[in-house]
Amino acid sequence: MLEIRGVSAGYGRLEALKSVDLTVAKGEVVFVVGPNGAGKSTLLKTVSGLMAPSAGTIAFNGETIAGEPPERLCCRGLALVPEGRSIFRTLTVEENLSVAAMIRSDRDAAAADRERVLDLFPILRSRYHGVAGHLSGGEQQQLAIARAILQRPLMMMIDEPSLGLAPLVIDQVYESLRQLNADGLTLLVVEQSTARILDLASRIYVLRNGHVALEGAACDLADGHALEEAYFGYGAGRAAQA
Ligand SMILES: Nc1ncnc2c1ncn2[C@@H]1O[C@H](COP(=O)(O)OP(=O)(O)OP(=O)(O)O)[C@@H](O)[C@H]1O
Repeated sequence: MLEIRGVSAGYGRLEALKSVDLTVAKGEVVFVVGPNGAGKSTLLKTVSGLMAPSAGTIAFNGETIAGEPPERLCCRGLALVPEGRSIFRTLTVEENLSVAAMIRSDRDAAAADRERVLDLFPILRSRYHGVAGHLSGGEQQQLAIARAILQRPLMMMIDEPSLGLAPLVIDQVYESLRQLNADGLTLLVVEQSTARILDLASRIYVLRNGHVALEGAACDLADGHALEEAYFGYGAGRAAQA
């Protein structure tokens, strides 16, 4: 579904991504993990059209998308939940969901999807008329994911869904991601910590200093130290599979 080949991107003279190869197949949950400054957010910004790559190719569903603006990618079925959640804090939950669904012309299906996200995140139903800025961090994360679902994506990219959340709330957010994936949504998730990803991940990429330091199936990385070694940059890790 997503094929990234030799992608580099950066800020002025700083090259934050250095010839990155990454793929996501339909139905997969692919995690990209790495320490601070590894280039994880830059990767999502580049795929979602917020930044243009300086080299390489990006294809989504077999079509080249590198350099396309975010609004066009959104219509192609690529949704981003950015770091910091990007909700309208002064609007109510209902208004946040309405704005997210504005790109939809299929009103009945959009209304059905709204019911579905309210079933998936019951707390949003109980806070439906409340101001989004008054929600807790976990509730805001759920609202941000709900907004992305209303765009009817084929693939959702999420930047650090567990950032700043209590362990119990992270469990809830991860459970909702598991349900969305079981319903057919393909996921590309960035996390700084590897702590909780193994149960949900199909495959994992470790990014360090803008390079892919390791790539492998979650079941192969669950035991042993390869993941830890690649993350912290000690030991050889396993060579990245192109
Ligand atoms: N707007 C920017 N202007 C200049 N440099 C930036 C900018 N955003 C990120 N960088 C730099 O690019 C590199 C990669 O940053 P990026 O945010 O992609 O890393 P990250 O892996 O997402 O880190 P974190 O987990 O801390 O969010 C870092 O060296 C960072 O300082």
